[in-house]
Amino acid sequence: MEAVLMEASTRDHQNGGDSVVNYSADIGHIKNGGVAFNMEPSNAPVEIKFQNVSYSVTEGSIFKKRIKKEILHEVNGRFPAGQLIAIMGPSGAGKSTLLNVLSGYSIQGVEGRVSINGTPRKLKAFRRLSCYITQEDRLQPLLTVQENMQTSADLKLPSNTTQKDKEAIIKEILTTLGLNDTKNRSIANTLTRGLSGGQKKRLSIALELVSNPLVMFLDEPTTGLDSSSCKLCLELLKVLARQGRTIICTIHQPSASLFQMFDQVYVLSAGKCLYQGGAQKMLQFFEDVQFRCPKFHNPADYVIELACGEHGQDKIDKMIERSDNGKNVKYFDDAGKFLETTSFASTVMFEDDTGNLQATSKFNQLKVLLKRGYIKSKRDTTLTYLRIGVNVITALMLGTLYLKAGTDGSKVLDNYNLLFSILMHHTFSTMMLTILTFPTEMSILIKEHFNRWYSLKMYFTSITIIDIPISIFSCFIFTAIVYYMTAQPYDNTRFIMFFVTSLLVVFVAQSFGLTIGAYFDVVDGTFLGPTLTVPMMMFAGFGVSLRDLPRYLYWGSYISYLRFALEGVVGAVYGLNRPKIDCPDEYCHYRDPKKFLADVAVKSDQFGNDVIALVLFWFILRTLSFVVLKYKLHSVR
Ligand SMILES: Nc1ncnc2c1ncn2[C@@H]1O[C@H](COP(=O)(O)OP(=O)(O)OP(=O)(O)O)[C@@H](O)[C@H]1O
Repeated sequence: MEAVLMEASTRDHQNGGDSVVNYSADIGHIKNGGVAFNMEPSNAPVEIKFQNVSYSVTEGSIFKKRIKKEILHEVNGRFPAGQLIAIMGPSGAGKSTLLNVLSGYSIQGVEGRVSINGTPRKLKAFRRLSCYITQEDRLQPLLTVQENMQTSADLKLPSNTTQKDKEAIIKEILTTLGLNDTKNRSIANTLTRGLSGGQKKRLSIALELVSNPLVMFLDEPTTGLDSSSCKLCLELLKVLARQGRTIICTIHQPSASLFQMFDQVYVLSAGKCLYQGGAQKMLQFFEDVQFRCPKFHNPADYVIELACGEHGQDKIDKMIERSDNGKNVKYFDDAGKFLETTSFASTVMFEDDTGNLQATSKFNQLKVLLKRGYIKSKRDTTLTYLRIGVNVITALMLGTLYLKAGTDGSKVLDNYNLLFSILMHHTFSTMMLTILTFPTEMSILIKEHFNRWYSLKMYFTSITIIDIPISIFSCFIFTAIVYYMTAQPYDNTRFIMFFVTSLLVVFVAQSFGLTIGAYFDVVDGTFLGPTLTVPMMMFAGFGVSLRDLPRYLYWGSYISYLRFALEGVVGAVYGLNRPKIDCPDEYCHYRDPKKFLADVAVKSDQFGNDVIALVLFWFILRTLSFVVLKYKLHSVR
């Protein structure tokens, strides 16, 4: 890495230390031993220009009047290629908002014009050339650095790239980013050391570098890093910029040494541009507006003080006026030059707005996601091992509590309670696990999906398929233990009916949890999941039998999947013309299963319908969770 950094600084020096870069030398190529990780060589650097860009959101709710709030107010700017650009400003100034608008992450509520090398930005084409690195590192924690990189290469490089080339590209990037020594380390390993904050940040960049983007957007890349990691991170970004990329990052308040590393800064205050131009030219700007930046004072600190209004609103207004809300290009290091250099490039690659966003076929996306899902399942202590453990322990506890209750005519009601407890176990354990774990996965999904790793359909198909074997295994173990410990009728048909019903409950509950987890955060989901399950328990016929349910509430039994599940398991145990049960006492009220079935209003010949109803619930909830997920991905933008 040092060699690369030195190479960059030498080049910088050759350029007189200013920001004019010889693009053609490097664009699209980081070479090592003849291996280039650019699959589609390009000599078209990207200049982003934006004019009169406003961004507004609508605030309020159904109970409150909805009002439009404007966050960016007709800002203008120009981000030339080959430069490391900082969007600065106090908290709440609109830095992330501007980054989101320019990257195409925010699409609703945006007004104004964004152009790429002089032509209006075509979003699909632009997204193919750019990437977005979020502030928090959304990495797959159970995978090693190498596995994360392999997944990225398998998804982001064209399918005809050989494994040998992929390995060379990965090695090249990891070496450049100083991550080669950590390649076999898990991101968050509790036993050995995971990755440090700086390493995670570099890995986030490495994952996106695989497709060699021409534009990189980074939201607060230095947040949470110590000063030397911050410096290393910015040095790396500068190298990438020098190779011809346009690197735009938001930064809160850089130290003087970090501030000097930026080629260009864009200062925002309350959604308006105070200054745009070279980092080195900011002092000249202060002189021009007759502000006195105290001697030995970091200009970055001073400009933030001004932007916060510490020196008065009149100074803010004066700066906005001077910068013409971003239109003034006087303070660019290469004010005249860059306008010519960026009118050069072929615009073809920026115009192709057709076709898929992803680099590989749907089949390949599914294959890679299944492989990644398999590795994760093998290592996941919560979703795999805890889940199996809980099923075994709960089954043993229920088995002990209701030992041999199935063949005891005096314990038919106890046995009925057991059947209901089994359904509750399947419902809550599966649903809650999904509600609690999916929001973490959701944040990774948002990032990877926006960066075009895969389509939502393929992601959804993969998580559906991956969960099936583990659901079958844990449900089978649970059913086998409980069924035989509690001495339910030893009959293959009944056992299969019992198992199939239980498994369908697992699938339905999981889809229900996914629908909630896809929309709500952990807190709301944890509250809503059980709360919405209670009415379904009520309408299942437990506690109040279906026969005694008031007529005006009977509709509820049709929307409760637990009603069909209870009918299924009760039918499996007491249906199929089961003969009278042995009675250890003088009198057993429910010795005759038919009498019991009549009293709980369960029809024993409905198994086929119960299965169809449960499959329908599964299908509907699964479809609903997909729709919610799609909506959520759209609504966050
Ligand atoms: N979806 C939204 N709904 C309502 N207000 C929003 C929304 N998004 C942003 N804002 C508001 O817009 C302003 C700018 O937000 P933004 O996140 O861009 O600021 P920032 O400069 O990046 O701040 P920070 O440095 O603290 O991250 C803030 O006041 C924020 O509350």
